[in-house]
Amino acid sequence: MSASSLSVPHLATSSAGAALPIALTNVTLEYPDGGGTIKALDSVSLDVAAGRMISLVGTSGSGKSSLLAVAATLVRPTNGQVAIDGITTADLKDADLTALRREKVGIIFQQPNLLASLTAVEQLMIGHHLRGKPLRAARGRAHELLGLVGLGASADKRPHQLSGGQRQRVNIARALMGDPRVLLVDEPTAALDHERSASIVGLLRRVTDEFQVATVMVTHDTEFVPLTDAVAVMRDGGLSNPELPGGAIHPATYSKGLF
Ligand SMILES: Nc1ncnc2c1ncn2[C@@H]1O[C@H](COP(=O)(O)OP(=O)(O)OP(=O)(O)O)[C@@H](O)[C@H]1O
Repeated sequence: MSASSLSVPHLATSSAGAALPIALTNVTLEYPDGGGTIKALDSVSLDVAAGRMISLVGTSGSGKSSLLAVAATLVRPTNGQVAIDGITTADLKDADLTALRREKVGIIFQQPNLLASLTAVEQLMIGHHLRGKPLRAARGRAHELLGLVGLGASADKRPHQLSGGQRQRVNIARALMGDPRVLLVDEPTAALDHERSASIVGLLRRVTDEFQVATVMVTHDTEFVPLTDAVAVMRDGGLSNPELPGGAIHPATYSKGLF
């Protein structure tokens, strides 16, 4: 497959000069496979501006998780460039890459992975605590974010006292604690019923707008795609789109199954 790309630019011209929160350029990722290699990503370019949210869809094995892992700087690409908030990552040492990730990237997996013994507010504060940051400010911020995700009254509850949707809300609030520029979200509704799924995707949309983060959401739930600004369809490690050049499909078209 040849190089493929998707660019989701700013809506407002006033912010057009700012560094892009996330920009992948000609990213290729190969995994060793026996004597040879598997190309999980094949020269993919993707950039998403602040305040924009894209859906990343595609069949199993098409490369969605690989793209998310590379964008999260958890995996270094074999070739190509990943820039977070204008900072190119290829030459960064592991420790600097970790620091950049902590500062700029919020990661939300489908399973919230909350610590059973901690209350909701402590789940948000633990990262600050481990990094030796002052807890007083963190506590205030944690309460604020829990309020924002609709859990103001549940700050002292532990995971077993929360519903699946509420746990996912804690997960989202936790990802926002570091004031990230980028939110990478992997199947956030996989474990939820329809109503809760809708409210979680709606929350991610609101958070994208309010915090002006760039959000990439892997999803199988095409129903919620219209809440996002564009759809990137992955196929065989590339962004494929039979209708438009550049990989973008208008969300409304996608949700009607017209692509
Ligand atoms: N750690 C790995 N080692 C070897 N091959 C891998 C590894 N991770 C993924 N792959 C391969 O890379 C390709 C892309 O996988 P990836 O997990 O990114 O796809 P996906 O679209 O996220 O799939 P799913 O929807 O099933 O999660 C697949 O062929 C997969 O088998």
